[in-house]
Amino acid sequence: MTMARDRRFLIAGNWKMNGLLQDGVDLAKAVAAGSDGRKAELLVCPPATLIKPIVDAIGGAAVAVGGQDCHYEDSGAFTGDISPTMLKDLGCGYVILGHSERRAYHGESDAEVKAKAEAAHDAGLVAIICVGETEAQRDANETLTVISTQLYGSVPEAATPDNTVIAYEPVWAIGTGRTATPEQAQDVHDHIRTYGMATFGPDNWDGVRILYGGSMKPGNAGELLSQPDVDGGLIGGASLKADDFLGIADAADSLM
Ligand SMILES: O=C[C@H](O)COP(=O)(O)O
Repeated sequence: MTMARDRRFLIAGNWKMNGLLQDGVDLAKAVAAGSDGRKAELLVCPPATLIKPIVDAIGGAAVAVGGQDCHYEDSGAFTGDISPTMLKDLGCGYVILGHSERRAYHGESDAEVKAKAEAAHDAGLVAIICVGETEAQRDANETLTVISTQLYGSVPEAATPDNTVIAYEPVWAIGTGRTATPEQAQDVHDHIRTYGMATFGPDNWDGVRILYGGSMKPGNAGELLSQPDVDGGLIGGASLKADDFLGIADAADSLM
């Protein structure tokens, strides 16, 4: 499948549980200062506590803001949770859902991720739905089966390029310094697109952006983003340094 550059690169930073108020504002301002004239779309996903000050710090710069999770209900007795409408209300355009850390530490199931994605869509957010295999699953040659199962269970039938992004994050590559080879990433991304087209509709899925996540850095971003079905990155550690994050965006820009 090769219409990758018809799909605009999305360079997304997942800050995870990092950053106090001033750190976050400083980082967001540095990213915003490097956003002028970009071809790639930039997105930062700070902890929920920082969303509002970061939306304010970014101001009119071309950097979108997203949440790292949301509930599948819009309001109610769910202590500690945040609804998609609350994210939208603060100025978010995106929300990451089903990250492997949520699946592992909070027991999130595919069905729960799907319900959250539907709620996100209803609130007008783009859902970034994460999938990925563990090292044991890869070693057992189960990668593509695991990915298909996660997609089938987690992605709403009504997913379109306008409301959904898929992030392929091999669990063994997250925060480990080990990165999927460009070929490994492309194989899975091609599978995601092929599976999505077969399951949810060819018209929709040719345009759905599929991000790679797992130890992406400025030094390896170019070769990963050169793959035809790699449409951007979901970046953890390297998104906490503006120079590294913008260096990945530079690599994307040079390919568009
Ligand atoms: O959401 C981001 C991923 O978990 C990747 O994290 P990482 O870049 O630190 O490996």
